[in-house]
Amino acid sequence: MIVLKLGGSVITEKDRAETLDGDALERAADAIETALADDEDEDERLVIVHGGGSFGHHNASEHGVTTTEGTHEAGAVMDIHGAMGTLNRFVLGRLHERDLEAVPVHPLSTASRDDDGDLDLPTTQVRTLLGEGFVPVLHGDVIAHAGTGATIVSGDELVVDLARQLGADRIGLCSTVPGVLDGNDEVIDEIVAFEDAADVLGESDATDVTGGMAAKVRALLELEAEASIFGLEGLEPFLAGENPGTTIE
Ligand SMILES: Nc1ncnc2c1ncn2[C@@H]1O[C@H](COP(=O)(O)OP(=O)(O)OP(=O)(O)O)[C@@H](O)[C@H]1O
Ligand SMILES: C=C(C)CCOP(=O)(O)O
Repeated sequence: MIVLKLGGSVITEKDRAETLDGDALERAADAIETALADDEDEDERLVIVHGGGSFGHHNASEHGVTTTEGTHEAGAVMDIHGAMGTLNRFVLGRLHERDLEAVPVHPLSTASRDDDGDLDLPTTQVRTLLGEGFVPVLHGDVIAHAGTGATIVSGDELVVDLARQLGADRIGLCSTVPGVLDGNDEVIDEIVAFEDAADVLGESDATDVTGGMAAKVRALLELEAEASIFGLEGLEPFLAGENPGTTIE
């Protein structure tokens, strides 16, 4: 089973509000189509999660909503969730054009945080969809948060939680960079401890309320299974079983 995140930074123009990177999304959809077409036994199970990029982070930032700072305004929730829903329809549309049986799972309707901020993400529907041959497509979203109103859940958090609950064999984060970069902009092949890369790990260059690369690495290190962070050129190799970019273990 594979859990794959399509980073918002790769499928959107992250610096321009609500702007899709249509070419990048087409390339990602092509790679996914190829991988599933090569799966002759049709037994590969794939869950896709996408991030926000310029759909969601800008809205969240305007309303002052982060993973810990919440809102009690329905208008803010609708605005952030609406932007993510728009991007989700673009992603689904590109997958449907390739005859992939992709269906949305919206975290706002299923997930929540307790008053410690811990995520509760029900997965029965994801498991059932997978068992029936669908490709569930989740996305970073705004969700109920006990005592805080509603806060952001990042696609990265969803990936980590899904991977743990579903026992994923492979976890891939496709982003706008070819991997985690060192001080000379070279890809770091392997990270086994946060300290290995702490000096070079930063936030996102663009508007991002969920923590950029540092948060990604920290979250992936908590997983038992190994995970890969790679760019668009790494997506097809990753889906074919290779380890492009940076491996986090
Ligand atoms: N050492 C590093 N190596 C690579 N990227 C880094 C590093 N430090 C900070 N970054 C930033 O992290 C960004 C990737 O994180 P970001 O959260 O924007 O990606 P994403 O998950 O693809 O997008 P989104 O969060 O919108 O879904 C890069 O574009 C870069 O700006
Ligand atoms: C609603 C938002 C901002 C989604 C955030 O998801 P991410 O891009 O994976 O961090």
